[in-house]
Amino acid sequence: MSVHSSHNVQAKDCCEDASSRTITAIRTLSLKDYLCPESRPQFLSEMRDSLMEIGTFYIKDHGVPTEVTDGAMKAIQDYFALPLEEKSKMHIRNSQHFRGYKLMGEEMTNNQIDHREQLQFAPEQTVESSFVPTTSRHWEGLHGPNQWPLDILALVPEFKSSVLQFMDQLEILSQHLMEAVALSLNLEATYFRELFGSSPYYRLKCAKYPSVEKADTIGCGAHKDTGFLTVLLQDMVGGLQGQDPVTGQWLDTCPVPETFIVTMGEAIEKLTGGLYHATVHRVLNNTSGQNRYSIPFFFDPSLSSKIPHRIPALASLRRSVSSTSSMSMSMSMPMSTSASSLTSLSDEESCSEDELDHMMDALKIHHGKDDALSSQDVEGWSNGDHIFETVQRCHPEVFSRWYGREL
Ligand SMILES: O=C(O)CCC(=O)C(=O)O
Ligand SMILES: [Fe+2]
Repeated sequence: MSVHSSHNVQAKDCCEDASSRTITAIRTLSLKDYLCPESRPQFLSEMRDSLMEIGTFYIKDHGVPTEVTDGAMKAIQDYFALPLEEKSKMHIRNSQHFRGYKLMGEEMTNNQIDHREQLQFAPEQTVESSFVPTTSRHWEGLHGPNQWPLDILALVPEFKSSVLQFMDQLEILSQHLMEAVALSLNLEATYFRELFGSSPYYRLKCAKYPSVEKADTIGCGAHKDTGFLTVLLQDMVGGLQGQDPVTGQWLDTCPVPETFIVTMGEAIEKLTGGLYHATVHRVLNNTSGQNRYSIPFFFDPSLSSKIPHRIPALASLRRSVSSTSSMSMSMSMPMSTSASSLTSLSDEESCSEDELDHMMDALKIHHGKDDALSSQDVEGWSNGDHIFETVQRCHPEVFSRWYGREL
């Protein structure tokens, strides 16, 4: 038994005024609106509102071809329908790179056993790296091939190509979304691309939630995802819920055809000083009489990246806007040199003064007046270590087999 890598949550943590708002539904945004210069400001404004309110939205017109999403769903349904003996040929414990299958009951979230089977993939690297467990950094062991047992490929011929195509497409979509997240924060479009490096690290988790007779289990316990961005495909069964961080109310993230659900993880929450929420979410037990399938894609920087504790430009923005407004000057953009990168955004991309004020007010709620960056903030943390820590917590059996001292 192991613990789901995402962080468990005991209770909502909030310090905003709950009386002044209600979120009734999770918004739907269109990637087409982002890609069109005329509608981009409206898209960015709605994205910002969604991420400041709850941290989740649906994305439609996302550009991932229907045959690719259908193909991935069908491939994983066919895989999960195989006899246990076949599925176990790609058990996660076979893989030094933490890829493969986990049986029902092998994972828990928030102190409860999750009622699901799952199958994990990550970027395909056909050649084994020269990783040596005793001398290399642990995270270097995350690079490598996925498992593709020939017996399974014989039974599900489209399995490998469907999964690889889906991951390629979701990487493209995620790059667009991270670019939009940067612009919504009044940062350069390339901010995250530079931070992420040339080979972002992602994980694809395919999950099957079998239907249960009695509603006395949970599909997946309440948690926040630990990384940057999650893009999730779900079938039409339902059961996923996100929590309003202010009121604690659970909102159904109902299935909407031809959309993905986009959720921020804890890394974005930390980087933005709490301005954008990492959504607490859970999956209710499935009593629909049919299996539920979902495929979350966790998109993170390359393992060798160093991530600042907070986005330095956001702190500068806050300082410079505070000082301009306190001096009652009417300038459309801050003038400090540390925020100079902000001034090169085009009109469609930069925030209005109202929007900046709104962001600053929210930042003050989370962090008070102390916005000075420590040297640790700037130096940053190792993304590889962070990801390794979460996958190790999630799959201790893989760690002790491949990374223990006694090899
Ligand atoms: O299956 C779902 O809909 C959500 C799964 C999830 O949140 C996770 O695995 O982190
Ligand atoms: Fe999650």
